[in-house]
Parts: sequence; structure tokens; C-alpha cells
Amino acid sequence: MTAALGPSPLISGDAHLSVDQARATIANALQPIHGDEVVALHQALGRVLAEPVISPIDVPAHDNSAMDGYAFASTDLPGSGQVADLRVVATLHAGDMPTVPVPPGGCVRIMTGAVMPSGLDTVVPQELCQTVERDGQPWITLAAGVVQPGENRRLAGEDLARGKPAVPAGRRLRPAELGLIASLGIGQVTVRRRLKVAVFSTGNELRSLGEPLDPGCIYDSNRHTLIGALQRLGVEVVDLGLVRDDPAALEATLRRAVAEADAVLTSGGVSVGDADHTRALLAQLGRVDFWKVAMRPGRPFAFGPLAGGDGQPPRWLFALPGNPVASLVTFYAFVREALQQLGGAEVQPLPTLRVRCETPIRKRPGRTEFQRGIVARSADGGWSVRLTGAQGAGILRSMSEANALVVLGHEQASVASGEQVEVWLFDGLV
Ligand SMILES: Nc1nc2c(c(=O)[nH]1)N[C@H]1C(S)=C(S)[C@@H](COP(=O)(O)OP(=O)(O)OC[C@H]3O[C@@H](n4cnc5c(N)ncnc54)[C@H](O)[C@@H]3O)O[C@H]1N2
Ligand code: MOO
Ligand SMILES: [Mg+2]
Repeated sequence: MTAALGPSPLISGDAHLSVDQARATIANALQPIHGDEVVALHQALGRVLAEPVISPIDVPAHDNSAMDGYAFASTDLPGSGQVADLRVVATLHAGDMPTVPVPPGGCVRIMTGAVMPSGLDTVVPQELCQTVERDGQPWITLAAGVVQPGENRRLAGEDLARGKPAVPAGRRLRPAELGLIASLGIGQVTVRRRLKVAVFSTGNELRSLGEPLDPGCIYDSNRHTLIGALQRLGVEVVDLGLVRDDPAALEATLRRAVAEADAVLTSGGVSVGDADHTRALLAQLGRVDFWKVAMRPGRPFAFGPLAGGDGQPPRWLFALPGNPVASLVTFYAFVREALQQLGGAEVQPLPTLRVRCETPIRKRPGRTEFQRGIVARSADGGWSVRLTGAQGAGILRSMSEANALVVLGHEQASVASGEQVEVWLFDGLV
């Protein structure tokens, strides 16, 4: 089973990688999954576009008015200090097509979105001119300087010209893209098939929600954290539940994961304890590309391919550490972008900022540290971050109260209060 996967890209799977090396190793290993499907636009939110959407029409299709007012030819604009009187010869609503030509000195009452008659290029909003009646006819009086030639007119094709790409392949569709595609008259799109990701927790001490908590046991929280994180990415989750620290049970569950999913996330059992079997199983069913990263939390994090079987691509295993904070931090540091890449989506790293750090942080160079922080606006209007209290890798509350990870790079030493630090925003700012 292992032979088909070839040697590890690393000299030794036992080496400690830096966070950057680990991210690069994962990015270099992954190939996007194959398979597309056509879905109705109203079911396409969050799906990944497989082909670019090309505009079949000009948007807008015609020059049209951006205001409720009066359309006229800019050659009729009054000179400085003068006024122009223009006769209103027709009325146009959105959806009307102009029928009669407008003579010089004439104008058209026009509503927002209505097609501009040919020869007219400028619209004055109604509140910027005066309407008068002469001999029972409507006229407007236009003062100099209230509008410039071409103002308040939207040009045909100014949003999108026919034949131009409207949305690139790989874009995960958001409400704005759904509207843009609809504006082109396109009712269905070709999207990537949804990435399937299997997830399970390992540990004899774990109990499922609803089960009694036996002495010495804890509830399985990681699976719920990870399933939430996966749902946010729009992948299809295959929940394989809880697995005991038993090599045979672990092997059976990994084999099932390989059969049912494109990638596998496990939590727990990656360190060096007597009950930590995940790495040995990865070596047996595939290959360990690395399993130690110079970071805190998240040092034991294993990555490598599980052989996919006859003609099938490998199923990548992301074996996350059991400590709950380490599990979510490694998801953000390694798994999130990897799954975007695997699903054929544009890779969108978490938004990164440099902000003032209000909490002094002790650190030694030689590993990357991810502390949990709250980024907020400070009294002087700038952005700053303070830590969320105790930072132990088992203290999930530190993560729940945070909206950002303070990322102290590999070479960084201690940080004094007031220094600038890098933060990754993982949940917006409110
Ligand atoms: N001698 C060493 N011991 C440890 C090292 C080390 O380098 N040398 N690394 C420590 C670090 S750092 C971490 S992180 C953990 C990782 O451990 P495992 O991935 O093997 O995870 P477990 O041993 O299964 O569990 C660790 C911890 O997390 C709790 N846990 C596990 N799964 C869940 C879950 N689904 N929900 C909630 N909590 C969970 C588990 O009960 C343990 O308390 O290893 C250190 N040890
Ligand atoms: O790195 Mo462990 O992930 O510190 O708890
Ligand atoms: Mg362990």
C-alpha cells in the first residue's frame, strides 16, 4: 500500500519543521480533487466555481440614467453665468425604449435606470433644476455649473463588457457573485464537487455528548470544534465519531475514511505516549511526511498521504494534536488553506494585521507561538491586541474569548507592551 506513494519529500519525517516549512510542504503535496457538477444558481452559495463565468452581454446593456431628472445633450449646457431653458419633449421610465428623437434645446423627463435617448449624454437630477410651464408645455431651467457633461449617465458595458470574465474559476461564491452572475442572465453554474472530509476523535477517555461522564473521562470537544471549522469552509463532513486508542479500531476507521472521503482529520494520539497510535498507522497505511513542528501550541501535528487504493489519489491525513487549543490552532495554521487548495478554491489566508500589543509576552526564539488575543480599537483610534488570559493548550476558553491569534514568528524573542505584533483574525472583530 505504501510503495505507490513514493518516498517522503523530506529527508527525515522525524525532523522538526518550522511553521513556514510545514505550510510549504503541505501546499507542495496537494493536487485539487477532480469532478464538477452543474447546480442552479440559487443553490450555489459557498460552492467553488469550476470554470470562469464569461459575460454573454454588456452590463448594463444600454446607456442609462443614474438619477431621476432630465436628460439632455451636453452641447445645450449654459455658459458661465447663464441659464438654459430646455423643453421637455417626452418621459422615459426604466424599461421604456426611447422612440422619438430629441431636438436641440429639448430634454427628456427620465427616471433612474431608463435608457438614454440617442444624442443625449447628461442628466440633471430634478432637485438641481427648476421646472416651469410655458404655453401649457413643461420646460426646465438649468443654471451653469450644476452638472458636467456626461454626468449621471451609466455607460453600456461599464460594469462588464460582453466576452469579459465576470467571476474567475476557483472563487467560492458569495452573495455578491450570485447577484453578478444573475445580472448576466445565467441561472446555473459549473462548480467543483464538494470536498469530502472525514473527521474523528481518538482517546479512551473521551465520551460523546449525552453519555455519562465516567470518572477520569472528558467530553469530546474537538470533533465539534473541527466540524464547525469544516462547515465554515463549505466542505461535506463525514463524521466518523469517537475511536478508542486501539490500533485495530484506528486502522478500521482510517480505512473507512479513505473509502469515504478525500481527506481525513483526526485529533489526539499523535504525540509520544503509549496510547498515541496515529503516526504508526499513518506510516503503515501511507507515509508520514512530518510530525513535529517548531510551534506552540501544536508541536505534534502529523501530515502525510494514506494510500487511496486502485487508481485513486491519496487521501491526505491531517493528524491534529489532542489538546483542544492545539487542535484548532493547527487547523487554522495548516488545514484551512490546505482544504481550500484541495477543493480547487482560491486560497484565502486568514486576514493578517500588525497591531500594538498591550500585553507583554515572554518568548524564546526557535519556534512560532500562537497566543490567543482580542483585537479591538483602542482609545487613540488605532488597533491593538491583548491576550485572553491563561494560554494553556487545554484552555479552550482562551480561544472562545479571542478573535485573533497573535503570531510570534520563529525568530521572535519576548515582546514588550506597546510593540507591534502580527495577528491573524479568525472570526471578524465583533
Ligand atoms: N513526552 C511528551 N509528551 C507530550 C509532548 C511531547 O512533546 N513530549 N507533547 C505535548 C503536546 S504539545 C501535546 S499538544 C499533546 C498532544 O497529544 P496527542 O495528540 O497525543 O493527544 P492525546 O494524548 O490523545 O491528548 C492530549 C490531551 O488532549 C485531550 N484530548 C484529546 N482528544 C480530545 C478531544 N477530542 N476533546 C477534548 N480533549 C481531547 C486529552 O484528554 C489530553 O488531555 O501531547 C503532549 N505530550
Ligand atoms: O503544542 Mo501542545 O499543542 O502545546 O499543547
Ligand atoms: Mg498523547
